Amino acid sequence: MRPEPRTAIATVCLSGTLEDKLAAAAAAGFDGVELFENDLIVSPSGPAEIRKRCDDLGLSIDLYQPFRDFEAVPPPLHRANLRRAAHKFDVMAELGADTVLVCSSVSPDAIDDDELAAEQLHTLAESAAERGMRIAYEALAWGRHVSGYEHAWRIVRRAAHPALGVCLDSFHILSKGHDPAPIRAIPGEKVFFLQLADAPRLPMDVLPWSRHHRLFPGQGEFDLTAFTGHVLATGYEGPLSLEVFNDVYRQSDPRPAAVDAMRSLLALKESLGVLDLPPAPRLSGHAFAEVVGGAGAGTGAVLASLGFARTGVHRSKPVELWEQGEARVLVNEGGDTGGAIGAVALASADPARSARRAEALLAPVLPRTHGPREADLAAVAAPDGTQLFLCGNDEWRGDFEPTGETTVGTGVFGIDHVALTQPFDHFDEAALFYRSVLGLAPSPVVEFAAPFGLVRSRVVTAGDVRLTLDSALVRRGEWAPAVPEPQHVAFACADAVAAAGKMLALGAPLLEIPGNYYDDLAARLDLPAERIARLRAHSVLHDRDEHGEFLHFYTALAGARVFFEVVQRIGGYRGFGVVNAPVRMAAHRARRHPVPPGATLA
Ligand SMILES: O=C(O)c1ccc(O)c(O)c1
Ligand SMILES: [Mg+2]
Repeated sequence: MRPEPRTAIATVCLSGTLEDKLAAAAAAGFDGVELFENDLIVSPSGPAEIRKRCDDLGLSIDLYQPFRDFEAVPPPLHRANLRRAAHKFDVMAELGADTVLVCSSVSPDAIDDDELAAEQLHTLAESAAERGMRIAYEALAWGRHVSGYEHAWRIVRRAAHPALGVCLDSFHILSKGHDPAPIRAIPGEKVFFLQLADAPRLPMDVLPWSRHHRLFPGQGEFDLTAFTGHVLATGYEGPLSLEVFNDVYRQSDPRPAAVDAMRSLLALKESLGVLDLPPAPRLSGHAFAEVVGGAGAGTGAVLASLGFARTGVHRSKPVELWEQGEARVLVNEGGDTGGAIGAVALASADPARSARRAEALLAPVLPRTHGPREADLAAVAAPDGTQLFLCGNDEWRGDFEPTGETTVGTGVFGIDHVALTQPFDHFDEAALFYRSVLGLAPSPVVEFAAPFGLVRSRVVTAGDVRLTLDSALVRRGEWAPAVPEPQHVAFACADAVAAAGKMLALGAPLLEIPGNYYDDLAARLDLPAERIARLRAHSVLHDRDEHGEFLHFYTALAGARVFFEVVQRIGGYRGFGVVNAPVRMAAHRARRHPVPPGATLA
């Protein structure tokens, strides 16, 4: 195995003052930082004090940046630029930083002349070398004349100075669709710095894309493993350094953000084969979902009306076990959520290894209070606070005193998926968390228009484990419902229309779907009229993909933030009926705030 590279993070990735950022980076285990000039300028501490602070925290200052608009300018401007640089070198000397990033010029004063650019960079490198410093030249994707790394490398080669090398930034290279493979032809000692950022593929201008939408590796759509592999193949021995300009992270608590950032590098190193982590064990399904604070909200009664039996009561806690087939829901009276999904338990082929991997990837391990007879389940906190239990199939059952209660049931045979509505600020973090920690594969991100705003949606799956992560893009004003979008547990059945009929007979509070929906369905799809009539009569929704069909229906809220869904997958359908989510949201709203006929909305 190759040596494990050092890690660094640019201060621009994190929110707060420089002091906040350094503390967060150190606490998350980074070896060094890229110090952004603006963070230095606003700090009450002088460069020497910042150096001391970094020393105390065990952080090196691996890069000072950015130095802009230097190369290929007329002589008077060149002289002024060298004077400007001399001041920066003074600051760097005090900081103990030996490498400065010079990004390609965006200035209208710059001339399209590689010879001149090389000559001026040579002069700059010479004055850096006199101070024992180095220049890392980076092609900004929107540079005026230099916007590709191969061009930057040609200039660096032409300048031929030992104190001049390139800075490779994955965003600038991959956002332009440039092939990263030729990086391998650059000698490793001429790669002075490596900056890593992922991003979603967005059809927009590179500059705003870069300044707002960069993500940590593994959160976006770039192949950072291949990219970084090319760079390491050169013999590059510097740090893997994160440089992520992102609107959410700029406003988030820097401490968990730095942990999230570090998790992205741990996962990247694993994928590069330079770090060994306990491999993610196979997950075979949902062992149970737990609704917390649901007793007063009548969660148990709703489950009873869906054909579930209360099969057990916990030996030491106010928790009931409700079951039908392999679908298991714990209803926990504790907590003050008024009913929300507090925990999801996933059946792991090796729960202890799942827990070791989670810990190695910095997932917060939760303390478990358990009595003498209670199973010691490994639990970690997901980014939104949901507890994730990693368990074998049955060891947790011993915690419950069997009640002997049974029902004939309604055809539910298991949990199909759990919908964990995400706070928007945790959306990208969550996908990386589930992928790296649990080995779940994220689907592409889709967006749909819902009554109270646009919703971004993605699914993470492995075998029969399916979690959907939906998130409202922005939350503004007083109009949208004050409660966060509710979460839900979706149960699998083999005949949705039959199940709905049985559940209605048991008094289940199923959500009524408006007639407009079925009229539209008839217009959109070539379904037999009597089939649509049956769906309409039972308020069952319909979707199809290239693999099959999907029938599903919902309950009203069964707690402040939770409801249930029943789904039938036909012929290998892979989706989740996202197209119907807006109908469901409006129907939930109508149920909570019925508008009498003839009344106007207040
Ligand atoms: O957005 C910028 O200006 C900017 C500055 C420095 C960098 O290293 C970079 O990648 C982008
Ligand atoms: Mg950069």
